[in-house]
Amino acid sequence: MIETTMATAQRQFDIAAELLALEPEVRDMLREPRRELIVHFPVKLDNGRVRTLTGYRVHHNITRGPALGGLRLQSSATLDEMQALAMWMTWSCAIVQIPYGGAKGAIVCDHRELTSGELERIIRRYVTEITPLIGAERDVIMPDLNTNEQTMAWIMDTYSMHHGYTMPSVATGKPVQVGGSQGHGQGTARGLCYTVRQAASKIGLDLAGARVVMQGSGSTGRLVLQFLAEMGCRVIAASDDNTGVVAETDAGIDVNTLIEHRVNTDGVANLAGTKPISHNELLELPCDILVLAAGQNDISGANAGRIQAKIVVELANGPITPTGDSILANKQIMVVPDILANAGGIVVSYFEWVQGLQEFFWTEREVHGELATTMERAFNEVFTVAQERFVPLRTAAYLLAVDRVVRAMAMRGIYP
Ligand SMILES: NC(=O)c1ccc[n+]([C@@H]2O[C@H](COP(=O)([O-])OP(=O)(O)OC[C@H]3O[C@@H](n4cnc5c(N)ncnc54)[C@H](O)[C@@H]3O)[C@@H](O)[C@H]2O)c1
Repeated sequence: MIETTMATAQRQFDIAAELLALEPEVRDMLREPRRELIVHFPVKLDNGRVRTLTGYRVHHNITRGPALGGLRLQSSATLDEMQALAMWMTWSCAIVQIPYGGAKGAIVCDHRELTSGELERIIRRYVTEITPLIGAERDVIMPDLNTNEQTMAWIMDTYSMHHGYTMPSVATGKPVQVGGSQGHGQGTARGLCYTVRQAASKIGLDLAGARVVMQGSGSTGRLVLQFLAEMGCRVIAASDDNTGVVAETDAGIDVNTLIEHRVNTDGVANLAGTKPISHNELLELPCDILVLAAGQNDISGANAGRIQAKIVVELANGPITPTGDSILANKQIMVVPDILANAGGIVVSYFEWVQGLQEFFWTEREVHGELATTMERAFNEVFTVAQERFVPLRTAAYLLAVDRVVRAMAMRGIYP
């Protein structure tokens, strides 16, 4: 039987709960979302017909502050998946020590079939339907799959129209013209690179000349390549959904040329100075840093034994199976887990929320500086737990996050 996404999230939580020896009633409270709203709403299409769509908004936990979570447009979105994603948001927020709980939302639709006008009406009606749940002090929406800063501007505007005045902090990832933060689009990629820098220092790896293999080369993956190159790393291989390429010489691949080629040709094939390589071969190349920036379950029991990287970093969510994880741990390969590595976007969302509430905006340099401090502190705290408890970073990240939420629950108590 295939496990549902929520069952996977609950299993991960159960492992941490067991190690923390949590009471059964505490586990019961955290295994399920706090609240979930399903809406079915009508929208007028450009051809005059009316279509009824389904949307979800789930809050997993709001003990540490308002919920924060993306809104995605996805025809395969399910409530089960939203529950799991909301739970993972709770843990990510706790790991990076920002005062939020976890949420997630989706509208079930294929955005490619919709005109811009239809999309706008769908977003505005969805926001209207979920208004009882959202707000700067309740639940903050951020971009996710197939949503962007324009979507966030519509969300902010709709919510503000209902209230009669501008309320920027109901959504983050907005355009800077309407209260967005400098550096938001780079938050996830920069945050990940700051964790890589810490990871490298822990194992005595000099980033100058460190060999990087990048699985995937999408919009965030490309930024990661750029920032790692700025830190002195040498990119030796990269891939897209069709193929991989590996540098023909030790000098590696020029990142700007790679990005230009990737964008212009919609792939990495035939990049000058490289030769083709299969997806599996790419993952198994000798290198210092392997960044997983494509899909799920790509490192498993079948290939983990052949991974030769010193550090594996998860930009994608869930790219390593539990069996793959154990094998990498036995090989003493450091894995920087998704809930820590890709939390930079969440952190910059928090910065945008703070700036919006204060109506006081930071420079890009200040945003990057605060992000570096936050991600480095989070990495070091997770690393310390890993050392103290003799567990891999993923387990340590869960222990830290769950413990923080549980302590907050204990301090607040149960109302009434
Ligand atoms: N949780 C977060 O905050 C967060 C933030 C950003 C990205 N991510 C995840 O990280 C991953 C990368 O992000 P992105 O913005 O670059 O995504 P993207 O959608 O822009 O690009 C994904 C890339 O993966 C490639 N790809 C697909 N299957 C592949 C395979 N088998 N082998 C190699 N490449 C393959 C595609 O060609 C594409 O280049 C995605 O899974 C995304 O969901 C998570």
